[in-house]
Amino acid sequence: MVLAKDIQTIRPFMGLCCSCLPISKQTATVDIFNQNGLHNIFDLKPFLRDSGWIQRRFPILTRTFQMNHQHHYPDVSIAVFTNNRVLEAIQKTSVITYSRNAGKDTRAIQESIIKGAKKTLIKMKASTGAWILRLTFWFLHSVLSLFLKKLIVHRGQILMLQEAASKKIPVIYLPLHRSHLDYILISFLVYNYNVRIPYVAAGDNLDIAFFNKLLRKFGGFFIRRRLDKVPGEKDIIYRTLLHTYVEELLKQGEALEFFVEGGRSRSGKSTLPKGGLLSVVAETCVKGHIPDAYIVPVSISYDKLIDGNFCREQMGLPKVSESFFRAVKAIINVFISDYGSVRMDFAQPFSLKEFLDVHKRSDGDSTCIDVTPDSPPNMTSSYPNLTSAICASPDLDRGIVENLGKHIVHTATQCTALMSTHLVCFLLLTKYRNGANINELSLSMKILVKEIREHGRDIGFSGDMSDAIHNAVGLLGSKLTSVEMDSKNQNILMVKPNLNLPHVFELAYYGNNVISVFLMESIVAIAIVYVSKNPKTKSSGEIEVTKEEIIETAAEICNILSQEFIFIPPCKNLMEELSDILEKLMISEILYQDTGFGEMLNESDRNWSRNLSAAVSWADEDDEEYDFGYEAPVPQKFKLNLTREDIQQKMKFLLSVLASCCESYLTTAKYIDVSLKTELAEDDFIKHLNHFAKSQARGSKLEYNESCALDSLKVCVKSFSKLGILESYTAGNLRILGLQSDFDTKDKLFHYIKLLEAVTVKL
Ligand SMILES: O=P(O)(O)OC[C@H](O)CO
Repeated sequence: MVLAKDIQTIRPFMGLCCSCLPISKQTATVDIFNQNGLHNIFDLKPFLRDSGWIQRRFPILTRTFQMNHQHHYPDVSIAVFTNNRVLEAIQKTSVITYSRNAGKDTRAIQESIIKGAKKTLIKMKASTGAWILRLTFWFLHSVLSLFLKKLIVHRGQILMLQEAASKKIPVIYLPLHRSHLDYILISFLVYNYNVRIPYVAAGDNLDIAFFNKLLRKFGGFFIRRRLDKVPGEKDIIYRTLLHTYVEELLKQGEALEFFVEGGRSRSGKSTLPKGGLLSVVAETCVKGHIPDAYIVPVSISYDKLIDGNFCREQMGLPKVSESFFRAVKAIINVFISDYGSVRMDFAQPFSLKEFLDVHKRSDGDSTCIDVTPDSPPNMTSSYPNLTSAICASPDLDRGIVENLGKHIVHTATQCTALMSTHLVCFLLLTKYRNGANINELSLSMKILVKEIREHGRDIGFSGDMSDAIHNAVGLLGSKLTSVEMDSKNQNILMVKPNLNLPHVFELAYYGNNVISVFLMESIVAIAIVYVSKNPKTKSSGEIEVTKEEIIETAAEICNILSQEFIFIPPCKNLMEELSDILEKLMISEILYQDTGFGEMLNESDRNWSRNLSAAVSWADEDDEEYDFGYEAPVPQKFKLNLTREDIQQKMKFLLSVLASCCESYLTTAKYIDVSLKTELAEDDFIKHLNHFAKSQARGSKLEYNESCALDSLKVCVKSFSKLGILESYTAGNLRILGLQSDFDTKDKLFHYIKLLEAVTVKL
């Protein structure tokens, strides 16, 4: 491990297993840390060293034929169709259909149901084979290398992946979903390293001419965005087919890939996981159909999104559906634009069995998954929450699957490499909203990179900072940033962000990737400012506070934002983590003890007081009789130290990390207070809220225009429901929303408003 520590100072090794999985963690050997270099997949020179002239003229073709894939990809249709669960579902559906069409021929009904089920399976399943894979690999290599500069992976991570894939158990790839390109990149990459490609669950919105064939040949199978065709009526056959198809693939030892977050992130932040297919995988393991599976969280970082931006949707306009012509148009567009590089990070594979064992022991109060056929349909999400939908094992805890999902998303988020566009947008939105000259920006970027690495996170670019900034600004384009001469110094370039709607949403999309690095510190910083603010003068740092007050407030903020972020892996204790963060912040003297002499404790004072408290500590005394006179220690009081410029800057920075996010919550809270008088459809309420927030932005009444993004506001509404401010219920196909009728709802709302305002306070 000494080696790993040395390397840590150069390039952090991201994605190692959590300490809750000690057996899986052991598989990271020194060899893996030795393989620290990055590899660009498009760089074929290493493979062509011993090749002849003709082979070097056609490098991609040569590489394609060098591959020696011996993997066989089975067709599991017959196993699915003869599975008892599927036969029972057909029988059950026939009975229901017959009871609705009394008098009709039973046999004819059953035959038509069987025919329909076969058609559904054919439409769903992937169809791949050795030769077609080779051809698809050649095609993708040729096309991807035309519009991407580099596709970078970490050799150590690939080594861990190859090791896991060599075992005879399924590998489950779980990437964060950022782009439609995610679907093929993982298969393309693992094929490149001679690893079995996964079967990939794709939404049926991508089942469009030509592209569906390409996806199927590369292991894609299509699942409905909504499991049931008729809302409120469970399509038993479809659910059973999907469940059994996945189960049979796993039984055959096939690799699987799906997106635990559901759709692509619209904000650049990770979203909370859906149980869905994860519960099927977990159940297959719990039931003993497979001995184990390797879980591999994956993160793909794009310099620039290939699918365009989500500005239209963030403005409240409906999503334009995918179609063949739109896809062709997008591809033509791709060839005339620059998309920079892509970095892929694979976290250390961990054993599903180990996770289930460890968490079964520690998670006593989990409840069983509801598999009753009458459980209400999930109306708010366009993604099926399959935990209750297709999983049928009472042996499986809902809590464990939820924890597994959160663990995966947290790990994948923490192993996301940050690209130059992410850092530039983050700095422009947090520190330089009025613009910055290249020198300032380069310096800030250098400091930011150092901090990111100190937090154990890697960056996805190299070289000089000002080159990286030029590259990022070029990729972002003139709609997002403007470059002009600095009015004070005509020799220096100034970069300014476009903060107008809707472009600011795209800037925020890239910038939001950085939030996860500073998230916990930012929460604690907000708590410090809130508790140390004098309500009369409203200025910060005047009140003496205790560590306990800060931690409790920080925990409350985490609760408010619990639908927004996964703060810690579910195996960790939030209070302990917050307290560690506070201790770290205190090392940089953000808080001080007012000695009454207007001085802060210096290092020797602190050592002295530490020694003194250790000397008088009764904790080590053997004699229990002393405990009779024991009095709980009086909590120490601290003040926020804003006299030092560097501390002020640090606090400002930490507050700015979550400022736009908190403004979304603030706007929502104020709108609920003013406008929610009667019950109304949730969709309508969100539409009105988005309209209100946009008008506030246009009237320059918002500090952060990006806070009015539709996606952010939707999460806020969800959060206020969870917090007990709003209540919602389903009526027919509609989700109805209203204010909770409790007597203290308004008081709670005002309390949240005050708390959220802490981030906008002037230091
Ligand atoms: O982000 P969405 O909602 O367009 O869905 C993306 C999924 O990849 C569709 O399968």
